[in-house]
Amino acid sequence: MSDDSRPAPAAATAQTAAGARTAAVIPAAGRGVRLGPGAPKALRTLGGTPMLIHAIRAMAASRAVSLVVVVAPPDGAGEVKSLLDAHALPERTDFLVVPGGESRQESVRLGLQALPAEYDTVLVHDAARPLVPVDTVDAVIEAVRGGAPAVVPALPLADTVKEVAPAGAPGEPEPVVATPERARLRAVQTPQGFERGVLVRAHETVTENVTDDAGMVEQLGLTVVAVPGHEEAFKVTRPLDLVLAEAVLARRRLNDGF
Ligand SMILES: Nc1ccn([C@@H]2O[C@H](COP(=O)(O)OP(=O)(O)OP(=O)(O)O)[C@@H](O)[C@H]2O)c(=O)n1
Ligand SMILES: C[C@](O)(CO)[C@H](O)COP(=O)(O)O
Repeated sequence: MSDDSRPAPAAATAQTAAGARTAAVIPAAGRGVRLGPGAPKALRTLGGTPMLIHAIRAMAASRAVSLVVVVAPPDGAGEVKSLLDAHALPERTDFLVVPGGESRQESVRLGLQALPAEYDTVLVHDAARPLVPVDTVDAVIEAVRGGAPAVVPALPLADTVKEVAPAGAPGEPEPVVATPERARLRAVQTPQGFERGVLVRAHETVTENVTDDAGMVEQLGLTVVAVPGHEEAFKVTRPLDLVLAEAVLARRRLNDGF
């Protein structure tokens, strides 16, 4: 049975509060340099299906998400639209495709600009995190609906982290300058969830490059809260991540009887 003849993912538990509408913006315009040569990362396949389609299905699996905005590679919006047409996606979800920019930050901003006015809660989710479970998506949405302006899914770290100073010369060892207390550190994932107005303000205000959207909200002086992330929400960044993602997907298919 081909992947695309399977039904859309099971319905999620988050209930849509009266009048509240949630959209997910998926930045998918990156090249995937760290993954190695090939097609743009979001278009590379996992279990025979483009990573982007997995990520879209993961967002649309939440019953609270009624719109997904895909931010395509700058010259690839047509290809992404064709991809969406060619794959089974939930009918209750609307989709928009817009061209992205030079950085993740710019791509997210372009996605936000395309959002219709009625959406008051926004998720931002990397196309490169194709396997995030729906319970994680719903936990983020519920925390935003519960009053948090910005929410990140996050996990404790397994490794001890060191802060280093630059090496004296290329190839020389880097001096370690600090060991932050590991119990207080978290590895942050996506989807990150926001009150729409807060995220828009962050993108209008912060000009330097920041690696995640919640970091921009922190710069506004607003509180960001963390909810439990999930180990299967890892980001496909390097070749080994792709091996792990294929293994997770194969195990899911075995468990689901496909
Ligand atoms: N100009 C960019 C750069 C990144 N992204 C998206 O941001 C997410 C997280 O970025 P990352 O994993 O770093 O992807 P790449 O930038 O593609 O990876 P690399 O740095 O290895 O090239 C990905 O879904 C990626 O497509 C984007 O929309 N626009
Ligand atoms: C947003 C993010 O996935 C949170 O961990 C991460 O910061 C993206 O970083 P990247 O270097 O652009 O992959």
